[in-house]
Amino acid sequence: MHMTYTAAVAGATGYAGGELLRLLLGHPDFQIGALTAGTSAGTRLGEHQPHLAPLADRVVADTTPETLAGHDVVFLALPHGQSAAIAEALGPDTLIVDCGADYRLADAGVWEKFYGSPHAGTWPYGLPELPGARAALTGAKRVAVPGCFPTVSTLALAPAVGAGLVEPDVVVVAATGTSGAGKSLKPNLLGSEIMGNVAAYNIGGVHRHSPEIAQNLGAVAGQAVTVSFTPLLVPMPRGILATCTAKVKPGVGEEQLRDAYLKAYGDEPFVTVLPQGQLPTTAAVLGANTVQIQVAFDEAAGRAVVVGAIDNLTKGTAGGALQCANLALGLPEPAGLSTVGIAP
Ligand SMILES: NC(=O)C1=CN([C@@H]2O[C@H](COP(=O)(O)OP(=O)(O)OC[C@H]3O[C@@H](n4cnc5c(N)ncnc54)[C@H](OP(=O)(O)O)[C@@H]3O)[C@@H](O)[C@H]2O)C=CC1
Ligand SMILES: CC(=O)N[C@@H](CCC(=O)OP(=O)(O)O)C(=O)O
Repeated sequence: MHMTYTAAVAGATGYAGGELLRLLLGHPDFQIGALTAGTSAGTRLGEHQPHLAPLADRVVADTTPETLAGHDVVFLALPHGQSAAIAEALGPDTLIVDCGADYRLADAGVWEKFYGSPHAGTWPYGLPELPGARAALTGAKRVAVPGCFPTVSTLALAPAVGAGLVEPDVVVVAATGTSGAGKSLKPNLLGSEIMGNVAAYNIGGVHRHSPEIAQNLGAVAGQAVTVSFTPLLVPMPRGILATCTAKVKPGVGEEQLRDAYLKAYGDEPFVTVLPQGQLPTTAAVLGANTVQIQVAFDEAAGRAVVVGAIDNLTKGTAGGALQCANLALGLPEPAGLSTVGIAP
């Protein structure tokens, strides 16, 4: 008999919630239950997510344990800091997949330094492509979905770092579309500020995703990895293009690097190491749960150069969340997830 799971989405009016719902509408094993938000409660979802026609007339509820109770899966797409109270109230038997940051970091001191609030705890980290992650996610009842920059940066660097081909000291410069910042209006995201402009932000190692990337790569390397991360804001709604580099160890060249990537990702449904000469683009992964990767060796600089592209809302948030929910529930990992982008 075909089993259908009920899924609630908290933060249904936001960007991450909207992408979750788009994907859930195409998933064969989920029925969409409660849709909740904050100040939008009481309004129709169609006012906030005009692209989700089948749900247009659904009324958004308040985000409370009562409205979220009784579902098999609760996806949280809320601002940071709200997950703990909900998780406690829902109890241990509900699968909770948190798109926010609350449970991503293992080190409470690092959390407090970067987020300025008490550490809620640590849940299984939702990046199935990392060594050992699938086992931890299979049957899990709690999942911390990675940040969007950490998803692409970690996957771009993990094979080189994990195989010990590069020094444990990496540089990531990543351009992101504006939807990464969420729907709320911010001065640097006003149309006239963002159009026709590219700007760096959070420079100097202060971005909250720096320690998350370092945590992931440190686990892969089995030693501390230093990460210098600089984000750039570019005038497009979605997508991240990350350029990641690290000095190679003596004797390492293009062939070894490429082999490590093909070995790590050859069987991965959602990570594509592109043929030589082809470069990742954000357009090619738009709406897809795909990470595109290209790796090269800069001989003069002695550095591995890895370029990765994702859609921040798909593999970078909602697609990654659904991939983990599939694993947690014992469904086929790729169910409801596409590798087909939208181009041009
Ligand atoms: N955008 C991205 O690329 C990524 C986002 N994430 C994470 O996903 C989460 C959601 O982000 P995003 O969708 O971008 O944010 P948005 O600002 O677009 O949406 C936030 C959602 O949360 C709701 N909300 C806000 N405050 C409250 C509250 N006090 N109580 C209940 N609901 C509330 C909003 O409802 P209302 O309409 O009522 O305001 C809205 O539905 C964040 O934790 C973010 O860090 C993770 C990775 C990438
Ligand atoms: C453009 C933009 O502002 N992007 C966000 C991406 C963060 C994100 O969405 O991830 P979290 O879940 O960790 O908040 C930023 O740089 O903070």
